Amino acid sequence: MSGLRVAGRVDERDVDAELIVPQGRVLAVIGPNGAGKSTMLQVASGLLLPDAGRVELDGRVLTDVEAGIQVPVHRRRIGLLAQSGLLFRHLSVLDNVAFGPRSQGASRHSARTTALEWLERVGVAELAPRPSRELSGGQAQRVALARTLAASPDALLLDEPTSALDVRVAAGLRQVLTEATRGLTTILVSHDLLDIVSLADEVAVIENGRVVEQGETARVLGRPTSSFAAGLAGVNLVRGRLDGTDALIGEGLHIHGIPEDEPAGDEVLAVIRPSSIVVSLSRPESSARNVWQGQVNVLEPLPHGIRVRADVGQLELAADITTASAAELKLAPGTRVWLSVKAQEVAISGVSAHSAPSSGVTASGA
Ligand SMILES: Nc1ncnc2c1ncn2[C@@H]1O[C@H](COP(=O)(O)OP(=O)(O)OP(=O)(O)O)[C@@H](O)[C@H]1O
Repeated sequence: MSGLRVAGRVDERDVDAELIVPQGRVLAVIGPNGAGKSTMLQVASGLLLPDAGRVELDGRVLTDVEAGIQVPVHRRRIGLLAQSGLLFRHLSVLDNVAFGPRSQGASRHSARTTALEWLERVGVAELAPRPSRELSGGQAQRVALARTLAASPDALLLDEPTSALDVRVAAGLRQVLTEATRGLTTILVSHDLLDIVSLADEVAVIENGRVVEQGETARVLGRPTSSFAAGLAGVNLVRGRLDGTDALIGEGLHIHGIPEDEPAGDEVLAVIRPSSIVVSLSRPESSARNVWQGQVNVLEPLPHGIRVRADVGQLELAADITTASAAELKLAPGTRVWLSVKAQEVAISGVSAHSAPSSGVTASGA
């Protein structure tokens, strides 16, 4: 196959997952802490031999446990950039980046030329003569990226590449990464929504060592079927049974929505954006088909408003309102409220084979 396939079972860590990245695409792997994301990167890079599994890159078998194959890390042609890329502190920036081509047999001159080209591409050519121990975090991360790419890997693994950097520096690196990953088969592990939306073509969600959801980035974040993806995307995800064209939740609570596809089974998911829910103190006289009575559970500040988390039956729904409406409504935990949302604002979809949302009903959050 063309691209990267990483299948691994690591019993001690209760991880058993398979990631497939088509050639030239970027797959983001997301999931809660301890879910197994780094473990899968370790299996891909050859740092960890799984109990069972196989790693294949563009048709080359890099790991095959049954056949006793484990190609060593430096021969896999897979580049790894971690949270804070480690550099050789005693070498200059240029020599750090020239290290890869040099160890692949390039002459000193040609390795340095390649290194300089990469430093230019990541925007830090002027740092070439500097000792690498003098770099700031953001500079060091760009140099580490140049070093990884100068070894001309066939695939790239990015492990939380921007998480150690402050917001502005992270934004600059993200831009460089967008360029660098174009056309390069890449797995990105990140908790950062901006990394994911700007870099990833597809997203896989790992929970408890298993892939529970995978698909195009826009689909996974727009219509998530796992609690984790819903939480990351900041939407309400409600699981129920199909009743006509609506979702039926628990004790007779109907959610009227628009079915997105032909649900295969009875089980469906409704996705509701917090900003599409209207909060009022008395029953609204709108034409919205979903009108529920609830009670404010907690209020959270947002950059441009307030997120109201309210209990509706056994659900907790998040609704985002402006600061002005919050002041007008004088909401507090315990306030009885009405929540309303138009059916057109509710996407109802079937539960696919890859989705196993946790038994709860709602996941939401910034
Ligand atoms: N070196 C190790 N030895 C044994 N168990 C480990 C080791 N590293 C991780 N684990 C365990 O394996 C499981 C998966 O961990 P992993 O680091 O892959 O998760 P993760 O999704 O990358 O988490 P995070 O987002 O916190 O980095 C966890 O239960 C973890 O405690």
